[in-house]
Parts: sequence; C-alpha cells; structure tokens
Amino acid sequence: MITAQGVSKNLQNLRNQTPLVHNITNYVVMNNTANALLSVGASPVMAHAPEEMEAMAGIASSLVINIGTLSKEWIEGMMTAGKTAHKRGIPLILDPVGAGATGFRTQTCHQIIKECKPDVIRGNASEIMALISSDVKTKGVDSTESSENAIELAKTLAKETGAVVSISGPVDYITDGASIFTIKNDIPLMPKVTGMGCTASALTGAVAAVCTDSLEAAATAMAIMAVAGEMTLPLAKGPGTFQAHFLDALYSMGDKEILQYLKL
Ligand SMILES: Nc1ncnc2c1ncn2[C@@H]1O[C@H](COP(=O)(O)OP(=O)(O)O)[C@@H](O)[C@H]1O
Ligand SMILES: Cc1ncsc1CCOP(=O)(O)O
Ligand SMILES: [Mg+2]
Repeated sequence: MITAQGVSKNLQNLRNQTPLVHNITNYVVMNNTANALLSVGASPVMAHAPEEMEAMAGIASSLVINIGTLSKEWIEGMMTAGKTAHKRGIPLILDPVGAGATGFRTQTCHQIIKECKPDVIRGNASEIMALISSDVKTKGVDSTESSENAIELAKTLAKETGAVVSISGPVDYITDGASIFTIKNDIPLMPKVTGMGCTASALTGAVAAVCTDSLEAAATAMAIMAVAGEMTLPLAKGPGTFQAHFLDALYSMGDKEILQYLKL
C-alpha cells in the first residue's frame, strides 16, 4: 500500500540523505532534470562518457538511464554504467524514451534490460507497450495509447523482467506484476512541458536511493510529481511559467500538500 504518510516519510528521508543520482540522459532535459533533482533534495550528476562510467556509477547511490537522444557511442557507456550499478546493488531506473518509435530505441532497451536488469522501467503507455508488443508504435516521444491500455502488458513486462513497471499518463499505474498502485492526478499542462516524464524517472532514481522497496519508491516518485503538479497548476499561466513553479513546488512541498493533493 502507498499512503500519503509513506510518501512524506520517503521525501523526508530523501532530503535528509541527499543521494547522488547518476543520470545518463538526453540533451533536451539535462538542465530540467538536474534542477528538479536539486529542488526535491537530491544531488544530481549528468555524465555519459564511457571512460568514466564505471567510476561514476561506482560512487552514485542510484543510476538513471534515459535513451532520449540515443546514439551508438552512448550505448557502450550505458552498458558499463548499468552493469556497474547491478553489480553494486544500487537501484537502476530505465526510461525507454521513444521505444516503439524506432527499432534502434526498442532494441537498445531490450539490451539494457537483458544485461543490466533495471529495478524500475518508467515510461509512457506506448513506450511500455512497445517493449512487449511489436504492434505498438510511439509518436516520437509521445504516447499513442492511454495508460489504462498498457496495464496488462506492463504486468507481463514486470513478470518477465523482474522490474517494477511505472506507466505515466493522466492516471499513473505502477506494478510489480502482482500488485498495482494508481495515482489519479490528471494535470493537463504537464504533457505540454518537455521532459516531465524524464523528471519522473529521475525522481524515481532519487527515491529508490533511499527506499529499498522498488514498488514503493516508484509510486512515491509519481506521487511527488502529482502533488507538485497540483501545487503548480493554479500558479502557472502556461507551459513556460509551469516549469519554474514546478521546481518551486518540489522544493517547498511538505506533509500538508501531500495530504491535500494526492489522489490515490
Ligand atoms: N494529462 C496528463 N497526460 C500525461 N501526463 C500527465 C498528465 N497529467 C499528469 N501527468 C504527469 O506528467 C508526467 C509525465 O508523464 P508523460 O507525459 O506520460 O511522460 P512522457 O513525458 O515520458 O511521455 C507524469 O508524472 C504524469 O503523471
Ligand atoms: C522531445 C525529446 N526528444 C528527444 S528526448 C526528448 C525529451 C522527452 O522528454 P519526456 O519523455 O519527458 O517528454
Ligand atoms: Mg518520456
């Protein structure tokens, strides 16, 4: 069970421990996600050079691999960092950005899943579905499916890989293949800002660093996104001001806001 109290406790632990989160992420969101991690209370580093992947993943408290602007050169670094994380037993989060849009992305995700064994896979509905069904296509990085439609395939993906699968959308579903947590905060401006899904994955890495239960960690991160979104909505005039207010919300969020806004 995820509860508002559990989310508060995990957020408090995160702020107390300021875990180092190693992100191999895309050029579009490096700045947004580093700021979101700092705002929530984590310590981000963005690094992808193969030469330093063993060392950086070797000192981090968690690793987030995001394939958003993938190239052949980056895959070697992702594999080295991913294997290092697995060997050290630190949480590994995979964001399969654009899986189902091109075979290159889908196949790279399969390779990462097979060789690095992520603890959590966080993506939008069609990305998650494309990892298990070749019939599903993604519109670049945007979902072509509703999160409800992805539930059954997400459960199968979780059972086949041993990872918790976190599907984002107007309603988020987080499953380990047996249990499922639901977060129902639909915030229409969130998909109008690039990198909100990447931020959700980065926060999943931050929470997983301080919470040993991957299902609880993944659900807590989506809950923090949801509460920050609700806090931001009345203050934002559009996508531009949403981004700035969203960081402030991550920074100032307390027990009161979690209790008031979280819709489970
Ligand atoms: N109406 C909505 N549509 C999509 N995402 C939403 C919506 N409302 C809130 N969100 C939140 O926006 C974040 C990004 O989700 P999503 O857009 O599905 O990911 P991605 O950016 O990877 O496609 C998640 O935290 C999700 O819960
Ligand atoms: C637009 C874009 N193109 C390549 S990566 C990226 C960012 C995607 O971010 P998100 O999946 O969080 O919307
Ligand atoms: Mg995404």
